[in-house]
Amino acid sequence: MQLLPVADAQSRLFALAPRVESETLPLRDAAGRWAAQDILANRTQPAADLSAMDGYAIRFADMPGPWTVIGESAAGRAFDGEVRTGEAVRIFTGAALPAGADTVLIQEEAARAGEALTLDGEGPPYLGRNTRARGLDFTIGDRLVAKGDRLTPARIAVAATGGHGTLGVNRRIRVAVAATGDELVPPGSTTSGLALPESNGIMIAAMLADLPVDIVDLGILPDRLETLRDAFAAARCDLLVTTGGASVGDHDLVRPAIEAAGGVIDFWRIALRPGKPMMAGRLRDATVLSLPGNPVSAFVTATLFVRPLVAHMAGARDPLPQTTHALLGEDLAANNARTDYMRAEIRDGRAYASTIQDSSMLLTLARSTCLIVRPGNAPAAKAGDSAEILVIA
Ligand SMILES: Nc1nc2c(c(=O)[nH]1)N[C@H]1C(S)=C(S)[C@@H](COP(=O)(O)OP(=O)(O)OC[C@H]3O[C@@H](n4cnc5c(N)ncnc54)[C@H](O)[C@@H]3O)O[C@H]1N2
Ligand code: MOO
Repeated sequence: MQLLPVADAQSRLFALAPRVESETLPLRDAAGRWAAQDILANRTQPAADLSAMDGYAIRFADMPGPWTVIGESAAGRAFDGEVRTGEAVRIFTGAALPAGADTVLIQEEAARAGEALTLDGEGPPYLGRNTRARGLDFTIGDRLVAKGDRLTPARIAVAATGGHGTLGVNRRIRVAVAATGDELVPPGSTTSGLALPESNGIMIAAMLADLPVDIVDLGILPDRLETLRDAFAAARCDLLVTTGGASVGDHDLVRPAIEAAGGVIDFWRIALRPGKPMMAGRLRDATVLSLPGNPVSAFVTATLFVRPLVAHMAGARDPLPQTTHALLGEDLAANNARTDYMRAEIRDGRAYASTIQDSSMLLTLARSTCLIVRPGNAPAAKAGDSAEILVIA
C-alpha cells in the first residue's frame, strides 16, 4: 500500500483548497487575520525629530552651558521659535525638537533657577543624544506588513501608527466538524456500558480557537451511510472536518458517504504515525478532511493538516507549524517508513518520549508538551542527540 509522505499530503491539500475572499475590517477586528495585501506606511514615523527624554533641548556646541530657558515643547505642542547659542527649551518625551536645537540634556543632569539653567552632571556625551530622528522607525511608503503575514498585536499597532484605520484581510473560514461513531455520547452525559464520551470534535474546536473560524457543529453522527451522506451533503462550509470511520473496518463509512454525497477523495493514507488513515477531498464548494478516530491520531492530523489548511485558506504565506530542536533525554529506536510524532515532555531542556505511544491514550497526550518528530526510516538515536520537536503546550 502506497502511503503519501506528510509534506506531499500538505501541498496536495493546499492545492485543493482555494484562498477565501478578502474584506476590509477596522483595526480592532483584524487581529489574528492574515493581511490580504502589503500594508504600506501612509506617514513617516516619527514625523519630526523628537526628544526621547524629559529635559532641555540645547545646541550640543554650547556644552557645558550655562543656558537661558526661552520656552517649552511638549508632545503634540511644539515650541515655534528657534534655539540660539546659549538658549535652551524645556522639553518632554515625544515632543518636537525646536529649530536650532540638536541634543537633549536630561533633567536629572541639570539645575534650574528661574530661567537660568546649568549643567549638574556629565551632560550629553555627543550631538543628538536623547533625540529620535525623523523617520527613525519608518518612512512613508515603507512596507510595514507583507501580504500573508499574520496580524499580530505588534503588526496591528504598526499599521495604526502607519496611518491605517482599516485593513484588507481574508475573511473567516466556516469549518463544519462532525464526529462519527455509534459508541459516542455527548461529553457530560451519564455513560454506561461501552458508551464513550465524544472528545475529538471538542478538541478540534479548541485547536481552532485562536484562528479566524466559525465552527458549524454537526455533532455526533451514527455509523449509517445514509445519515452520514445526508449530513455531509447538507453542510454549508468552506471546510468539512470529520473524525472516525476513516479506516478499513466494516463500519468505516466516511469515504463512501462523502462519495455518495457527490464528493471526490483526492488522497488517502499518509506515511504518518499516528494518523495514517487520514483522507482529503472536495465536496461541492468545500474541502473535506477526514481524520482518524483515535484521539491522538486526530490531534496529530489536526496539528499537521487542519490548522495549516485553515491558515492557508485564510491567506497565510507560511501556514505550516514551526518546529524547533531539543536534545533527547533517552535513546530512541530506529523508525520505520512512517514519520513518527512521538508524545514527549521537555524536562531540564531535554525531550523524553512517553513509554507507550498508543494513539488512543489521551492522558499521555494531555501530559505532553511536545511531539518528537522522527522522520521515516530514521536510524536509532542516542540520548543527547538533537531532535526536531513540535511544541504543543
Ligand atoms: N485492519 C486495519 N485496522 C486499522 C487500521 C488499518 O490500517 N488496518 N488502521 C488503524 C489506525 S492507524 C487507526 S488511526 C484507526 C482509525 O480508524 P478510524 O478512523 O476508522 O476510527 P474509528 O475506528 O472510528 O475509531 C478509532 C478509535 O477512536 C475512538 N473514537 C472515534 N471517534 C472518537 C471521538 N469523536 N471521540 C473520542 N474517541 C473517538 C473510537 O471509539 C475507537 O476506539 O484504525 C486502525 N485500524
Ligand atoms: O495511525 Mo493510527 O492513527 O496509528 O493510530
